[in-house]
Amino acid sequence: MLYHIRMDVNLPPDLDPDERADLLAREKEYSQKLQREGKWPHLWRIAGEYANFSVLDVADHDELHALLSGLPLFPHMDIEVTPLAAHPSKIEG
Ligand SMILES: O=C(O)CC1=CCC(=O)O1
Repeated sequence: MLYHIRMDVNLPPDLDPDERADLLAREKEYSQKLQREGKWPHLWRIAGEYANFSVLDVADHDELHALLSGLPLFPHMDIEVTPLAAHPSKIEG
């Protein structure tokens, strides 16, 4: 199943710089593992915002929830999920 996700990152301004760097490094490692596994086929920066649009390809809502709640930045993000269904006008390819 495909899901369109918007993630807005809200890191505390007073976060310790080492803690911030560690969080971001772990987030990158986590998301790149899922990208390599084909579960995170799109990851786009929203221009001008500390936010991204992503498309995740997972089995069901439960896997989606597990994946999202495992994000190192999860406690610092607002996440909006839109489930995607097939469009009848879409051509193959
Ligand atoms: O910077 C972001 O948009 C948050 C994020 C999600 C996956 C990743 O590597 O960073």
